[in-house]
Amino acid sequence: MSVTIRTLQKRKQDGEKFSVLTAYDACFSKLISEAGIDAILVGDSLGNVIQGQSSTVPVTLEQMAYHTECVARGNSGSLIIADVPFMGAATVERALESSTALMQAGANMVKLEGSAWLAESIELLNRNGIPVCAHMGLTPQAVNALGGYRVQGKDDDSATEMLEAARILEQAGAAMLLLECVPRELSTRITQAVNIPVIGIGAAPECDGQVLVMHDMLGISPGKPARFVKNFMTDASDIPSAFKAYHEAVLNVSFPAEEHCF
Ligand SMILES: Nc1nc(=O)c2c([nH]1)NC[C@@H]1CN(c3ccc(C(=O)N[C@@H](CCC(=O)O)C(=O)O)cc3)CN21
Ligand SMILES: CC(C)C(=O)C(=O)O
Ligand SMILES: [Mg+2]
Repeated sequence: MSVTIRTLQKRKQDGEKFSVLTAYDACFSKLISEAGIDAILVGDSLGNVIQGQSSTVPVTLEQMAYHTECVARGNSGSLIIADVPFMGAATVERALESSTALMQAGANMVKLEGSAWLAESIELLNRNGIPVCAHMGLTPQAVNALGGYRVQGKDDDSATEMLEAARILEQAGAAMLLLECVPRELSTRITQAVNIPVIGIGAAPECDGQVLVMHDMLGISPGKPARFVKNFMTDASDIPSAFKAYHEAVLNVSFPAEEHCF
């Protein structure tokens, strides 16, 4: 049985969690979907882990479409979400163009980084049959504007603004939200405030789903891992077992723990 947006919506209603991992090629896509991971994110983090870039800014739409095709060929039943890359949603027209390319490459949903200002694009995409996940909090494509990879929504004003943006995007027809590096308490409030599924990374165990970059949870990313990363390879005998352990940990809410949150 394939996972659809309705599957994840129902999980939220039933108080059940769901798991998401990134993949960029057919081989890992197959292993991840066979391990029972609910959704695969073709993340623009491929800039970091595949291309060796120091940010996601250089990643192009053509590259995202290529990796989405590869992932779609290997997938067996997980929901495929593809990242719209840097500037791909700068205008409504561009958002439509980028999302068309990713859906035609095999995505089931697109993810756009931004905030309340995405409402117009989301409405139009939704009207044309493209479900959208809105990525809020730390939006890595804006690393140069944010002045680094930092937790977002720490003060009262920015927290209120993020909660309000979540409501606006749900109203505009967003199918899902993703919160990255958002304090646990605010993440919990947002998850409870909306009826659409909320995915967390560096957010809260109270979110409806969790995502990690595959290379991070296998412990093979270069450099110091971010606070929200757990290496699932240390207690696993092989890669498929690490994927299954992650899936179980997300579903039984043992991951993320306090030490992975802000
Ligand atoms: N391998 C990889 N994993 C990722 O999770 C990831 C990428 N690449 N590339 C794109 C973005 C960049 N991301 C990042 C990168 C660094 C931090 C980081 O170092 N965060 C600090 C928070 C500091 C604070 O307290 O404000 C941390 O300590 O975790 C967070 C997200 C998430 N994404
Ligand atoms: C870190 C996740 C949420 C992402 O956007 C990516 O992998 O590109
Ligand atoms: Mg991304």
